[in-house]
Amino acid sequence: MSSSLEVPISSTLQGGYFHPLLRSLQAERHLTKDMLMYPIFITDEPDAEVEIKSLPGQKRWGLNKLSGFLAPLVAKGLKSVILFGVPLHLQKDARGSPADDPQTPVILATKLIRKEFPHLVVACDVCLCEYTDHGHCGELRSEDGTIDNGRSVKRMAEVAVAYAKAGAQMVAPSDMMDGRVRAIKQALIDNGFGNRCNLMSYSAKFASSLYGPFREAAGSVPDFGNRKCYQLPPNARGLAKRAIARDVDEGADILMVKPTLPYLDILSEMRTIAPNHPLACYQVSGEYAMIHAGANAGVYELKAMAFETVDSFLRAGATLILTYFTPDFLDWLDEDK
Ligand SMILES: NCc1[nH]cc(CCC(=O)O)c1CC(=O)O
Ligand SMILES: [Zn+2]
Ligand SMILES: [Zn+2]
Repeated sequence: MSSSLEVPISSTLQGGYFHPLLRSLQAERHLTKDMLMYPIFITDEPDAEVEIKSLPGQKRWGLNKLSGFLAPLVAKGLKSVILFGVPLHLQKDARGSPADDPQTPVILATKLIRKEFPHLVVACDVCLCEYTDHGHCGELRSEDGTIDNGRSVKRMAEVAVAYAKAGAQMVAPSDMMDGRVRAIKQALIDNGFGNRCNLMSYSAKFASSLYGPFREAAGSVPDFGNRKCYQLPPNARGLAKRAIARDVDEGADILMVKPTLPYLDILSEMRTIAPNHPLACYQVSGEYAMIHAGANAGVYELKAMAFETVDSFLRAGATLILTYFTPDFLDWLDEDK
């Protein structure tokens, strides 16, 4: 007999999660170490270990410092990295020649990591902006400075194959040129990498204000103009859905949304458009900087906030999370929450 002061059975909710274990069981999925991919900046100054001011705790790494940096992370359970090149000495030009120069930091780093950490998955970001003298993500038409999509796509495929040859098990085009996924996938197959190199597409990459610290870190601020002609407008839900569907059709193995927190609706819709693909999200440089800034201002505790964001990614459907918090999560996941 229930007294009138008791809650009816149909209204009982919080009665079921009074214990930490019972609260934890409310989640469909929890963050695990294998979901984390760590973005790393590699420079062509071999001994570099240079703090990036706007990305607290992150550095540009030279080749000679890489093993010492990665070894403890691998020991803690790091499973994958994505490499970005920061050429300070290689000569940049209009076609982004240093992107696939045999001496480019990303190629040298890929070879080194594959040799020294055979269980680590190495992804290479594929784009030209870090390597062109004009700082745009593709090649430009000499007449008017607009993007030459055809030439850019060919170039992207060349660069992707060079990274696969160096040992990259994943290439991730972030340039946003039309048709690049099909061109890269075909080039990988034609060069014998069809079953040795995965293609993760930055499918829904928005023209965001949150890339600032990355551009400082990578030295990839465009000389003139901006990236609005090839990155998605923030309000373009339909275009984002079409871009995702197109990349599925063109043969992408993994689909990505970037940035993440302001675009969780797109991530969630991606699950509907592509119910059978792994879904990645990139918690970008500005998101990372923002979380640090808020914590420093006393708005919240860093670790709790970082977990709260990642839990939202998991709820929305992410299966792979690119984040600068990866080293922190490797520690935090070993602690009691
Ligand atoms: N194609 C360049 C590229 N690849 C990854 C990022 C952003 C990553 C970050 O902000 O952490 C960018 C920046 C941009 O498009 O300007
Ligand atoms: Zn780019
Ligand atoms: Zn990129």
